[in-house]
Amino acid sequence: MTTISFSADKIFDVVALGRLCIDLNANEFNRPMEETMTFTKYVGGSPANIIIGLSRLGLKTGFIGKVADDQMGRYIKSYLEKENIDTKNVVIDKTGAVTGLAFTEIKSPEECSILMYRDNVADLLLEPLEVQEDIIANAKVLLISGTALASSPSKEAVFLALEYAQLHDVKVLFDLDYRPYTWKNVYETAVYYNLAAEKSHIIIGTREEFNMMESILNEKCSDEETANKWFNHRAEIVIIKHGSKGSIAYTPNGESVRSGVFEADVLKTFGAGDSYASAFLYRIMQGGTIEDAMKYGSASAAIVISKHSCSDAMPTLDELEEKISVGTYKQI
Ligand SMILES: Nc1ncnc2c1ncn2[C@@H]1O[C@H](COP(=O)(O)OP(=O)(O)O)[C@@H](O)[C@H]1O
Ligand SMILES: O=C(O)C[C@@H](O)[C@H](O)C(=O)COP(=O)(O)O
Repeated sequence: MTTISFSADKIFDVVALGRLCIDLNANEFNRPMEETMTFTKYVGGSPANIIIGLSRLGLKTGFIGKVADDQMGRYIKSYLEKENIDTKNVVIDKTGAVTGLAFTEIKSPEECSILMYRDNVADLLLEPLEVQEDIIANAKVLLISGTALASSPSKEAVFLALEYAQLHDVKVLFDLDYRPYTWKNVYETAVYYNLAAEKSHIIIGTREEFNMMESILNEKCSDEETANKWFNHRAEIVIIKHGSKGSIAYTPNGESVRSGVFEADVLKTFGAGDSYASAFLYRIMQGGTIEDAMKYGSASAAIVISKHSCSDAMPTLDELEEKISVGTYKQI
């Protein structure tokens, strides 16, 4: 029964670094974007969604990022504050950069896509010197997302944050969060992803995301082979997600745990990964076993995919535990 240990006596449980954006989710379902006329605005961006989920579950959280100096940037910052997330390291851009937008298309519960507007976005302008070492030093976990590696100076800011994490005994969770349109080519992407994964303790991604990381050496790895590569570095848990077929977690001692999924009344599929990551991390930080934490992650995902938003739909602990006790969990 594997558990994972975290430093005690830190001010923050989890600090996330990366993009803070706006989701514009289609109000009209089961139709293509061309025919969608209205959208509802939410705070979005994978690390933002995950940290909101963690804060709702009661953890002490903070964010390291950069927002546009406009109405959208102010909306994002005040939403984080309302959710009890520390924003003292959320920097306001002064170059005229804009807020990234993600329009979502809900063609059917199984057929969802995202149309992203990410030219000159503020989140990718976070400078290394803007990352406050003391925030990371005072956290048990640093959460990073792959999209922040897509360009400079944000990429260097992530790697400096990883150095601070190593220096101050902070565990790193790397959510791969691969968004192809943010990147120039797969070689650049895979090189930086692999460098960040070497410095991470918990790595979570879909099979497709790991395939991207392996593609430059023409590797075709099984889930187990994929996971084993990272145990030569710092990894203590590697999770490979398979959508509605659940996920598999691996540990360095050769243990593997396959999770089931909770039955869900699916409205849209996006948000599954972010809610899964937040509830998984919450439970593992409470001393739960991997199996237990995967159940929490799966339950949170089932809740969020049945609702309209990602961030705003993140469950409280009561809602999550209710789902775990009354929901139907299908072992796969
Ligand atoms: N259709 C579904 N029904 C129930 N649970 C789901 C469904 N799709 C995804 N999930 C849950 O969400 C988790 C993450 O989903 P996945 O699609 O693999 O991630 P991502 O959103 O990052 O692509 C899965 O491991 C599973 O627990
Ligand atoms: O990450 C984004 O910028 C968009 C998200 O806010 C979004 O809604 C989404 O795609 C969630 O991703 P997932 O949890 O990996 O499905």
